[in-house]
Amino acid sequence: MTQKLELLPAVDVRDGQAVRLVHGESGSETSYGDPLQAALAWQSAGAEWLHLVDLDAAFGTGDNRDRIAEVVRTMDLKVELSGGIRDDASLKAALATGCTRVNLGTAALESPEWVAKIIAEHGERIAVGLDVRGTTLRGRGWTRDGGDLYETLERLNAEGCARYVVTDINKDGTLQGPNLELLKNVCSATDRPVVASGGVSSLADLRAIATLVPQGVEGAIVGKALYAKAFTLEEALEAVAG
Ligand SMILES: O=C(O)c1ccccc1N[C@@H]1O[C@H](COP(=O)(O)O)[C@@H](O)[C@H]1O
Repeated sequence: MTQKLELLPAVDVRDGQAVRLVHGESGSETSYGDPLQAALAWQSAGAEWLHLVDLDAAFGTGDNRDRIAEVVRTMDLKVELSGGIRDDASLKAALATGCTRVNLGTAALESPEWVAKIIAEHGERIAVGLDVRGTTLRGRGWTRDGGDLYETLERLNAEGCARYVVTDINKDGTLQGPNLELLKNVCSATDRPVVASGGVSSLADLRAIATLVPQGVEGAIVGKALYAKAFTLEEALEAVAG
């Protein structure tokens, strides 16, 4: 039987608030209130996963570590945690929240030896976020180029990276539909599961991503569409139930 597509509602935290950005640009925030309330709402609606991002840590404008740890502690679901996990101290703090896995962005581009080491140590608890514009990776809050997507993917595959979270920055927060070509291309370049991120606007978009499950797409992150009430999480879960 074909796996069903996992859905990961997103809670991105900036300055203590749940926000959504457009193209990941600092200053483009729309605020949606208390992150704990947002996470609890997704849990009540049936979410099995939460994609939780410390945006201040990703941008280097501080952190929301205590708030994030409170969200993970309170939730009774699996959490993929990201933003600012770049060294032993931030990794230790992130893993200690009890999250299911962490998602590394900048570190995978700037600290390849450290990332290879922690992949070997922590296996499934480490995913790498491939945040791309075209085929160029972006780090440091998506403000700096970080090399070629497919070269980096080849290196991470060889190091045993368990999973990739692929974000098309040009689509993120825009409700313009996912980049299915990018997802197919990444799936062709790896045998590891891929989580799709960026652009979901409708139930049809989720069904389109779900057609890529046999090629290796395991999940989809849904952000703006849920907050903008384009559909409910219950409807989304039903749409991908198979
Ligand atoms: O999710 C966003 O909108 C976002 C925008 C700008 C920068 C990062 C963003 N999110 C996620 O943060 C991590 C990267 O953090 P770091 O580079 O490891 O500190 C990654 O999961 C991004 O997708």
